[in-house]
Amino acid sequence: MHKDIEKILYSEKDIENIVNTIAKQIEKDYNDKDFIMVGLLKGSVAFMVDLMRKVNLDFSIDFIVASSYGSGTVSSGRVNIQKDISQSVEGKDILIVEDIIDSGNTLDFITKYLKAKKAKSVKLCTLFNKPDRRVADIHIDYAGAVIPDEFIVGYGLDYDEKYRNLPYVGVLKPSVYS
Ligand SMILES: O=P(O)(O)OC[C@H]1O[C@H](OP(=O)(O)OP(=O)(O)O)[C@H](O)[C@@H]1O
Ligand code: HPA
Repeated sequence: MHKDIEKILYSEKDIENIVNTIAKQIEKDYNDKDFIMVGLLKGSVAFMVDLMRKVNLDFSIDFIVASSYGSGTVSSGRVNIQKDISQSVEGKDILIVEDIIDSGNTLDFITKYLKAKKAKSVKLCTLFNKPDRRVADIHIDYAGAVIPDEFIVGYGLDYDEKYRNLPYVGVLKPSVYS
């Protein structure tokens, strides 16, 4: 275990099981659809790579790079798109893939943004859901695990751009923040 991690919440195996369950649901719902799976980077990098390989359908992938956290653990409420999707979404079914929904500000902004670009449908898939901190009123279509009000890192999730490469998800020791 990494020296800065206090406890592991989800092991590699736990995450694999969640990804498999979500992939099956997506296969069922998108069976007859020509859709784009859009990963919100950077946090969704690990989840997107694992999920897309488990969904046995024909679809294209794309990415949006967005951020709202800077170096802290509280949403700034301002979402910056640093890299936009590389294709037109007009008339397309979009499945957004996210690592975590916390305040909901990021997904609220991105969903409205894609709908304004005339996407046919926009659904949300997240590995982790932290409902205790929700500010924006958003509907989640596929959610992996509900987590308590703790700041988590690993499997793509960062604190100050670190720990994204950990294969598990855990919480940091309090000393890391001071
Ligand atoms: O529901 P919210 O409060 O908006 O939080 C969720 C967002 O915060 C994180 O991204 P961040 O802005 O840290 O950028 P990152 O993806 O590069 O880590 C995470 O990856 C989500 O995109
Ligand atoms: O708990 C979290 N961890 C990492 N990034 C995040 N962005 C929103 N919530 C979190």
